[in-house]
Amino acid sequence: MCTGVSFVDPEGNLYFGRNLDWTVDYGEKVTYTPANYEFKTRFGAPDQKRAILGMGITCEGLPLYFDCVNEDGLACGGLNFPGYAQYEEGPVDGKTNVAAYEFPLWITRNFTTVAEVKEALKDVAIVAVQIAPQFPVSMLHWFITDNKQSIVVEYMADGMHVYDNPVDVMTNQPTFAYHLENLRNYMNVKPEFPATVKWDKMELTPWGSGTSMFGIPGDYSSPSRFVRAAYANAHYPAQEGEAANVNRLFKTLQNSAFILGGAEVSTGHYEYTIYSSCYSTRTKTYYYTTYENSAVRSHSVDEFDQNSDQIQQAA
Ligand SMILES: C[C@H](CCC(=O)NCCS(=O)(=O)O)[C@H]1CC[C@H]2[C@@H]3[C@H](O)C[C@@H]4C[C@H](O)CC[C@]4(C)[C@H]3C[C@H](O)[C@]12C
Repeated sequence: MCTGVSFVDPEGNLYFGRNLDWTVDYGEKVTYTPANYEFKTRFGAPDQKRAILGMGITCEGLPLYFDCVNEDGLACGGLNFPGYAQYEEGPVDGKTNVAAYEFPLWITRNFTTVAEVKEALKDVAIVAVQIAPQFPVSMLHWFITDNKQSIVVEYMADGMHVYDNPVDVMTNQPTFAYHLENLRNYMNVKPEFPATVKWDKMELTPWGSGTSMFGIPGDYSSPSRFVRAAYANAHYPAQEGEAANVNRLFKTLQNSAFILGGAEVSTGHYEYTIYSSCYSTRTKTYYYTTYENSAVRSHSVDEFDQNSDQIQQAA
């Protein structure tokens, strides 16, 4: 599964990242799409030509982003949502039709803020169409964020749902509404050092910190990762500067990451955190680690040719 997280530092810079949890990689790379790239949208949806940096692959001349951020600091990531996601079978008359595979690209090419996205989505239909025979349509929901607010977009049998996301985290199924409601099961959990209590003649003293967190679920299921990510994101103290904020995002993601051996998918293969990412709008840099290499690598937009019209991928 996957976990997405964002927060804003005291200077107003957005940090946005995700774990990509799966059994295989797709050969994804840090991918830059310059503003001048000619985005041939599947159903003629408009393209407002913003430069984008993120993680993805290319197929049929198109960047297919797993997560990405544009030059104005609007971010979008796709997370699995099978069993719930249901897109349109074909383009819908009178709507702006966007193929599911181009959704993160289309959102970040066209808008500057989440507020604009929320308004535009009222007229958008997401269409189930394959980009190529080797790629089935991914059943996803999307986490979209800027430095003011974040939302979750879920397209289901009864239409599009756009939720405000007050915890700035996201995982997988079930619905976002379930995840928010589920947090109320953990209202007792807090960071404070527990006070000594008396049970009749018996005085109970804490044996250390952390016991006020009893009840936080430790497993890798989507609801449990959501709770852990929301708790960490809400309680991590504000940090100053790039390094401490990037570190904060990676620590929060690690807290919801999969290690080999913990959880199998239905085919019997272990699911693991293939990569973790952190985009900083402060320096327009995409940081990432992989399962095999926990050293943080990074690429900033300055490394790419911004005047080109070609997709560029880091080595
Ligand atoms: C597998 C990824 C999601 C990880 C995740 O959430 N796993 C959950 C596991 S579980 O079911 O909940 O157990 C998703 C996120 C983005 C997806 C990719 C992007 O949507 C871009 C293209 C879209 C094409 O339709 C399919 C290939 C693809 C390259 C997708 C492959 C795959 O579905 C990705 C990589």
